[in-house]
Amino acid sequence: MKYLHTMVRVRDLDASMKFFCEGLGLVENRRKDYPEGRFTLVYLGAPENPEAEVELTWNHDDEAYTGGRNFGHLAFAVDDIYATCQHLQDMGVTINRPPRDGRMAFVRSPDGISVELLQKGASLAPAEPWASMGNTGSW
Ligand SMILES: C[C@@H](O)C(=O)SC[C@H](NC(=O)CC[C@H](N)C(=O)O)C(=O)NCC(=O)O
Ligand code: NI
Repeated sequence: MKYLHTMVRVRDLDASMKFFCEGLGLVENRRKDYPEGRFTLVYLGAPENPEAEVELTWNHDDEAYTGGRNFGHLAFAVDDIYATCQHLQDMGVTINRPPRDGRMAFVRSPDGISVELLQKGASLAPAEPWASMGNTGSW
């Protein structure tokens, strides 16, 4: 058994590429257009393990995606969680769960896909009950 990818549907491919690549540092491995199916698939990977991919599915005919409560988040380990969150915030991304503990933060993609950021080397134990939500601008 080999893990391949997690697929998320995105409504604005450019905005999602900016978030996942410029914001989080993922790299495009490949993409394929399916004009007959009116969709595009873009496979992104992290530099350290590019084979574990995020598959962005962009349906050319826009639709609102609802439900999916069973989906939790995508998780990435970062070198410096404060610097990563500051970079994302400078790009206009809301830091939904700031890295007050220096260990864990949560942000959301343009489509509301939850993304967990974990400081490399930090404990992966579940976080204590979340501190109040909201982006105070400082942590
Ligand atoms: C190539 C492989 O990695 C795929 O995931 S293709 C799976 C296929 N995707 C699509 O048809 C994309 C367009 C479609 N309108 C959609 O939004 O899924 C597929 O079977 N998708 C169905 C699914 O539930 O994933
Ligand atoms: Ni797939």
